[in-house]
Amino acid sequence: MARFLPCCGGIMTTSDDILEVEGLGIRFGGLVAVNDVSFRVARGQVFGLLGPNGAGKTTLFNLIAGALQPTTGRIRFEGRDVTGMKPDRRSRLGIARTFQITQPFAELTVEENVMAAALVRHRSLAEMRHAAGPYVDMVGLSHKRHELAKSLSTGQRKRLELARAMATQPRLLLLDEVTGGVDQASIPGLIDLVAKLRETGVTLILVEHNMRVIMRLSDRMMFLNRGEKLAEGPPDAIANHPDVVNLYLGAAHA
Ligand SMILES: Nc1ncnc2c1ncn2[C@@H]1O[C@H](COP(=O)(O)OP(=O)(O)OP(=O)(O)O)[C@@H](O)[C@H]1O
Repeated sequence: MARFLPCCGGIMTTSDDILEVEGLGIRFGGLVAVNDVSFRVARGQVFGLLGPNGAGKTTLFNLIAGALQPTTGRIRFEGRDVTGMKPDRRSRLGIARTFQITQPFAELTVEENVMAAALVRHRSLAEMRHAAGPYVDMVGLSHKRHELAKSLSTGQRKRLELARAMATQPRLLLLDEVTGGVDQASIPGLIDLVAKLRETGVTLILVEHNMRVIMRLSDRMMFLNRGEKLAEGPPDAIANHPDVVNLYLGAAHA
């Protein structure tokens, strides 16, 4: 079903798929890191991306966010071809991402870090501060608002990373291993937080190695191996797919 959305200074039609990826590929010299990958992500859904180390998950994020340009294929966001667009332009259109290794400004406070991200949408310091507040609260860092980012634990840095991404007011958010590297005790809180983000209406694509976490959060999943898409479907179907069992879950099922 097509509908009209105010976007980018004009009115444009879009389907219910917020993201359409067609035949996407990238080579690094002789290595084909992503090979002819096509998929669509429905607006408002959580789309989980699964695959062993080196499968091409982060590279796919880099392609969608615009940090890398594909060798082949197209990317459409809300019906608009964004292939070739710079990352800052995609950010203004509504695509945000987080990183596996968080990258806050260590010498700025939590609030200042979120204010810096809000710069995408606001110009004055007062506006940025006003915009940042709710995101600091949303991720549960109100009590750390005036602490330097370098003083945060890994779990808290992940929360800050989420606040920074949300402060750009994305409609599509790419989350790279939110629970990666955090202690077991912090994982349930981060899962709840991702579920809370989803309730805001933002569409999420998750890269996550923790099978329990990705199964719990995703509406739909895609399995990549050596840059190729081998399976896509609902979480239960992916968990039982022969390629996923053989190539990813093998050790756990042995
Ligand atoms: N800038 C680059 N230059 C050369 N090779 C690269 C580059 N970025 C990624 N690669 C290679 O592309 C392949 C895919 O890497 P990528 O980081 O996307 O995998 P991944 O699925 O995210 O892995 P992990 O789960 O370990 O993070 C790997 O073989 C990697 O070494």
